[in-house]
Amino acid sequence: MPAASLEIENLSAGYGPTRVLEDITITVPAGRRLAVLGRNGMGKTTLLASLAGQTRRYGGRIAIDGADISTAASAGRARAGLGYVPQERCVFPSLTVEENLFVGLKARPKDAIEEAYAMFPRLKERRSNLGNQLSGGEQQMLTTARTILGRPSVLLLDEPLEGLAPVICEELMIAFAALATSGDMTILLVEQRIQSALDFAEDVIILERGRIAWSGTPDALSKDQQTVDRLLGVGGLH
Ligand SMILES: Nc1ncnc2c1ncn2[C@@H]1O[C@H](COP(=O)(O)OP(=O)(O)OP(=O)(O)O)[C@@H](O)[C@H]1O
Repeated sequence: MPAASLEIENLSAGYGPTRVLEDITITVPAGRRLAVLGRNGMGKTTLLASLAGQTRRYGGRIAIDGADISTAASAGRARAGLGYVPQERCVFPSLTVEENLFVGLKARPKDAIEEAYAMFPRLKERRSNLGNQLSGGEQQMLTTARTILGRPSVLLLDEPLEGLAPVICEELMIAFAALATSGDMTILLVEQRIQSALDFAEDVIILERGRIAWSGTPDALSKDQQTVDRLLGVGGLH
C-alpha cells in the first residue's frame, strides 16, 4: 500500500468515563512525518491508541485517504492500512526472531521477511534466537519490523527509543528515516527524546492535557524557547 493521508476531526476519546483527548483536529498528508510531543500524561499514547481503535471514542472522525474508520474495530483499521507499534514492545518470547516475523507476514510469501532483515540487519544475525533472548533495542526492532511487514500506509510509533542506548536509538532513527523517505508511509512519532523527534519530523504538535496546545514546524519550535519551556518542561531540547 502506498502512503495515505490521515484526517482527524474533532476527536474526543478516553477510557470508560475518563475523557483524555478533547477536540483533536489534525490532517497529516500522505507521506508526511508528524512528531507528537508533550510532557508525561498529556495524552500522546491515548492519541495513537485512539487512532488504532483501542480507546473509547466520544465524538469526532478519523479517516484514512478519505475512508472513515471511526467506528471500525482495531483489526478493520489495520486492514485499512494503519500500523501501530505500541509503547510496550510486543515480542513472543518462546518464538524465534524469524517465527516472530512470520506472524507479521499474514498472507504474504515467507521470503518477504528479507524486507525486515534489510531494514534491521541485526535481526538477521539473531534470526534463530528466541524472543526472550533479545535486548530492548532488538525487541523494538522486531516489533517495528513485524508491523512493517504488514505494509501499513500510516505507521504509528509510540516512544520507540524509550530506555535504549544512544547507539541503538541512532540505528532505529536511521531505519525510520529510510521508511519515511521511501514514500510508502505516513508516520506519526511519539517521542520523549525531543531532538530526535525534531530531526525526524516535518511537522510537530504538542499536546497539553489532551488538547493540541501548539503546532508548527521543527524549525519554528527550535527557535521558540518559551514554548519549549512552557509545554515540554525543564531540560527542553535533548
Ligand atoms: N487505561 C487507562 N484508564 C484511565 N486513564 C488512563 C488510562 N491510560 C492512561 N490514562 C490517563 O490518560 C492521561 C493521558 O495518558 P497517556 O498515557 O496518553 O499520556 P502520554 O502523554 O502518552 O504520557 P507518557 O509520556 O507518560 O507515556 C493520563 O492522565 C493517564 O493517567
